[in-house]
This record gives sequence, C-alpha cells and structure tokens, in this order.
Amino acid sequence: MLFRRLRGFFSNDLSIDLGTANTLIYARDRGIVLNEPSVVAIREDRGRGMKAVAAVGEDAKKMLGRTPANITAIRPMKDGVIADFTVTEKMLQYFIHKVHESRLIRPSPRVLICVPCGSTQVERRAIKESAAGAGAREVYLIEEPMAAAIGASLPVDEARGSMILDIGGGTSEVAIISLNGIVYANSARIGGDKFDEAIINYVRRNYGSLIGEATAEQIKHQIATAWPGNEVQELEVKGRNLAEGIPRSFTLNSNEILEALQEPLSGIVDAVRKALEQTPPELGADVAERGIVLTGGGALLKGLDRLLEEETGLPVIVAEDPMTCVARGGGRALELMDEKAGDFFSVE
Ligand SMILES: Nc1ncnc2c1ncn2[C@@H]1O[C@H](COP(=O)(O)OP(=O)(O)OP(=O)(O)O)[C@@H](O)[C@H]1O
Repeated sequence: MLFRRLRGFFSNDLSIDLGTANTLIYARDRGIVLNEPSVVAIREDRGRGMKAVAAVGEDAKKMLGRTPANITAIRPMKDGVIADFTVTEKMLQYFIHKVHESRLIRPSPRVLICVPCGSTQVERRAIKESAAGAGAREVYLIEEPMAAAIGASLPVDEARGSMILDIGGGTSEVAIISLNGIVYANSARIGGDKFDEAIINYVRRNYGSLIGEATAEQIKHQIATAWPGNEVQELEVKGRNLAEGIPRSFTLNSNEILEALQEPLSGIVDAVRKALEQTPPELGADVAERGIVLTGGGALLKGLDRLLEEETGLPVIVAEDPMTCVARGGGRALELMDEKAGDFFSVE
C-alpha cells in the first residue's frame, strides 16, 4: 500500500484519451497537458522510397485536404479503433514526447488508455502495443464510458445506476454503471464524423456542390442543431460547384442542417432507447430520477440534450467540459489505483 502511494507520488502517470478526432493527455497533478487532433501528415520521398512524419496534431489537421502529391494527412484512428498501427504509434510517440519535453530526463511513464467498449481483443492489444512502442513502462486500459463517468463526477462506486452517453468523433458509447462496473454498454459507430459526412451529402444533393470535411465540421460547430430553436442561424460557405467545376458561395441555415443530421441523430436516439430497454428495472428507476449524462465533443451539439429529453422523457445533463471528461476520468482512475489497492473496477 505504502509502496503504491509512494509510486503514485513520484510517478509521471499519464491518462490518454486516444480518440478518433482528438487525443488528450492528462498528467497527474498537472491536468490536461495536451489536446490535439489525431492527425499525422506523412511526407514521401518517392525517389528514395522513404516516408517521414511531416507534422502531427494541430499542424497536420490544417493540411487535411490541402496537401501536395508527396504529402498525405492521415487520421490513423477510425471508428474509435486503430486503422493504421504504425502511424498511431508514431503519433503517440510524438505526443508523449511533447508532454515530457520540458523535463531533462526522458522518463517512461505509466500510461492508462481509454478504449471503446466495442473494441475487440485484437484492437485492444494493438493499442497496448502502440503505447509500449511509444515508450510507456506499463500500459493499462479502461473502457471509455467508465472513464467518462468518473470524469463527469458520477457516483460510479455506489449501488445506484448512472447512465452515460459519450459521443466522440467515431463512436457513441452508452453505458449504465453501478458499483464500479459496467452493467450494460453498447457502442454505435456513429459520432461527429458521421454528422460531418451527412452535411457533405446534404450539400451535394441540395446545392450540387462539394465541400470538404473541415468545412462540414465548421458548419456543424457554428450553426448545427439537433432540435429546432426559435432563432434560425445562417452561414455562408464555399464549395466546388459540381456542374461548373468552380468554387461558388451559398448560404446554409440551421434548419437545413437539422434536416441533414436526421439519420445519425436517430441512430444515437436508437442506441439510447436500446440501452434503456436493456437496463434492469431498479437501475432504470435510478436513471429516470437522475437523468442521462452526456460527454464527448458531440455533447456540444446544440439541442442534443433537448432532443434526447423529448425522445426518452428523461432528464438529460451535459457534463461540465464534456470533451475532457474521458481523459480526466482516466487520470482519476490512475490515482484510485494507487489509493485503493486491488482492482476494484475494471482496468485491464
Ligand atoms: N460545438 C460542437 N458542436 C458539435 N460538435 C462538436 C462541437 N465541438 C466538437 N464537436 C465534435 O466532437 C467530435 C470530437 O469529440 P471527441 O474529442 O470527444 O472525440 P474523440 O474522443 O476523438 O472520438 P472517439 O471517442 O470516437 O474516439 C468531433 O466530431 C467534433 O467535430
């Protein structure tokens, strides 16, 4: 026990939310120390057949859709799991190194990584190996909804049901937690990326224009809504007119985006309904009383709480600082591992 405490005291533990859209790192006693897009730009030297990392994170995201032929900007995580193992490892290496940059020594930290509930054993092993390859001394995994619930300060250790809905870039995870365990979880491969795709398709269908992912995301952040509000917002965007082949401007409004998002939104509502149907009655009663807590970047979509309230008849609460809940919750889980000996909740 004492050893665990001392180790905790001197450690450079990191909790990593390795997300499809963003990677966040939480360091013990320091809080969130890194928050960057999960994007890597690779430069290829065709003459010599060599590949090198050109940029990672924020700098690489700016290059998405804007690269010359010899550079490719990649998102190595897809649907919450590793799509490109080598690039993910390089990205993790870069981020972990960046966090420790200010120190003289280059320590090998103890790392806890948050993984989606729906990830397979093979995917989990790939994530563990990536972190080990990136210099981690010990690697632990925790399921995302558990980390999200701890980060949202839900009473996960009590004999009461808490329901969490974490909407990320690639996946939405819905879970019921009680007594430090996940009683029910289900993961839908619907998240912010699907919202962006739906906006791109809507614009192509209705305006005959092509917009890029970055523009679609910007539209989502600025005027998207999941529930009709009193005020209709507008945004002027530029896209390539498919018939004329040249850039053209047009104006979109929030009602159009609401229409565009219907399909992914109903996928999320269905996942929540399914979870409520599968919840044992006692825990369901707790959820009815205390509501559903939303975390992840998708929780910031305007009106999503209202949509879920209308569809389920339950109270819906957006967690404080929803995008950092998973990373902060993972950090707290590491601390709890030192405070309370034994694996009192599921950390692998
Ligand atoms: N204000 C906003 N309105 C709507 N969506 C938003 C807003 N801010 C961020 N998002 C979306 O949230 C998503 C990123 O969320 P988050 O960082 O929680 O995902 P992630 O952890 O990387 O993904 P995953 O959990 O699927 O691996 C992106 O799709 C982003 O566009």
